[in-house]
Amino acid sequence: METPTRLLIPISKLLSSNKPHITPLSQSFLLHTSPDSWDCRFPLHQQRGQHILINPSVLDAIVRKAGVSPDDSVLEVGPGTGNLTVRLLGAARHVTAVEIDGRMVEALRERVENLGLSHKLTVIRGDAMKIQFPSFNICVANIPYGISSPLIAKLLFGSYQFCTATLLLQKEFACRLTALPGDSEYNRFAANIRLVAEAELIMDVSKTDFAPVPKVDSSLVTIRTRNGGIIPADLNEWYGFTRVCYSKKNKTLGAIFKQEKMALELFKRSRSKKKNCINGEFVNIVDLESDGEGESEEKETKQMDPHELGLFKEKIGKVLEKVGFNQKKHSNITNEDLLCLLRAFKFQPRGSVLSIGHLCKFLINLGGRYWIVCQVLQCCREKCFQILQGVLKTVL
Ligand SMILES: C[S@@+](CC[C@H](N)C(=O)[O-])C[C@H]1O[C@@H](n2cnc3c(N)ncnc32)[C@H](O)[C@@H]1O
Repeated sequence: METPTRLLIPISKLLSSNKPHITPLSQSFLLHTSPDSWDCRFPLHQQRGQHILINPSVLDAIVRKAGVSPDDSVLEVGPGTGNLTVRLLGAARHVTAVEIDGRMVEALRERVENLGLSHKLTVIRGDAMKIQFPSFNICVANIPYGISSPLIAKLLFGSYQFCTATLLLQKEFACRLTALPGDSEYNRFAANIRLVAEAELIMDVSKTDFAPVPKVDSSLVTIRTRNGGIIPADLNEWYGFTRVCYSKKNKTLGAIFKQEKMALELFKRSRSKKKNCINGEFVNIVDLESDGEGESEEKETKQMDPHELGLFKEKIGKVLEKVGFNQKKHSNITNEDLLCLLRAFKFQPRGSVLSIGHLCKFLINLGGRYWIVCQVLQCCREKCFQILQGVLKTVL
C-alpha cells in the first residue's frame, strides 16, 4: 500500500492570498494527496506527451478492463512516474516498462523499490520506436499520443506474439481505429488494422483526469490480435492494394482502378519481391495511413511497357466486373471483400500478379505432373502464350 505524498505549501504563499482562511494555520500547511498526483518535482515536456494520469479510479479501471492476471507478462510503453505501473505490478507476473526520459526512469525505479516490487519490473530506458521489445503477452499503456500510429503498427506488424493491447489514446484517433465498414470514420488505417486485429472502444477518459490538463479527451481501446497474429495476405501487395482502393473518398472501385496511376501502383507492388517483414522490421505506418493521392509515378510510367500495362488494366476491369465490385465504394467494403478481390487479381494468368513460381506451385497443388510444369515454364520463357493456354486448359 502506498502512503500519500505530502505537498508542502509555503506559508508565505498562503498568506499572500486575499481570501480568508477558514482553517487555522500553523507554521506550514500540510496537504495529503494521493500518491498518483503530480508534485511538479521537474518540468514536464509536452512534446513528449508528458501528461500524467492522476485519477486513481481511472487507473484502477484500466488495469481491470485490460483483464490483467497473475500469469501475464505486461509491456508498458511510457510509464512516466509509475501511476499505472504500480497497479500493473500488483496484478501481473512481470512488467517491462519502456521510458525515454531518464528523470521518469529514476522516479519510477525509486517508487517501485519503496514498494518492494523491483523484482517484478524491468525498466528499459529508450525510445519505444527504436528498440526491440522483449516478449510479452499483453500490452497496457497510457502512451504519448504522438507515437500512436507507429506504435500500433509496430505491435501488430512487428512479429510480436501477444493477445491484447489496451491503450489510452486520443479520442478522435480511437474513433478512427475502432470504426467499422459503413461508419463515417472508416478509412484505410482501420482496414489495415482489421487485417490482423479487432479494436474495441472500452471507455472515455476526460482530459481533467491528467496533469497538466491536455487539450484533448482520451479513450481506452483494446486491440485483440486475430489468427495468432498471422497475416492473411502478402503485406506489400495488401498495402499497395488498399492505398489504391482508399485513394478517392466518393469514387467507386471501378472508377478508381480506371486511373492509370492506380493501376500502376498495383502493377508495381504485384511485381515487388519485398515481403511482409524485412529483417524483422515493422512496416512504416505512413504507408498504413497514407492514400495514393499526390504521389508521382512518372518515372515508373516511363519504364513500363504501355502494352503490358494496358493488358493489366483491362484485366483489372474484368475481375472487378466478375466479382461484382465495380460499383462499390471503399467506405462500405469489408476486408473479406478486399481479400477476395486481391485473390481474384492474383489468379489471372499473365499480365497479373501470378508469377511463374506461383503458377507452378498452383499447378502442382492441383495435381499437375512434373512434365506439365516444365512445359509451362518453357512456354513462359519463350512467351508462347497460346501454347500455354492450351496446356492450362488440359490441366484445369
Ligand atoms: C502520457 S505520459 C504517461 C505517463 C504514465 N503512463 C501515466 O499514465 O501517468 C507518456 C510517457 O511516455 C514517455 N515517452 C514519450 N515518448 C516516448 C517514446 N518514444 N518511447 C518511450 N517513452 C516515451 C514520456 O516521457 C511519458 O513519461
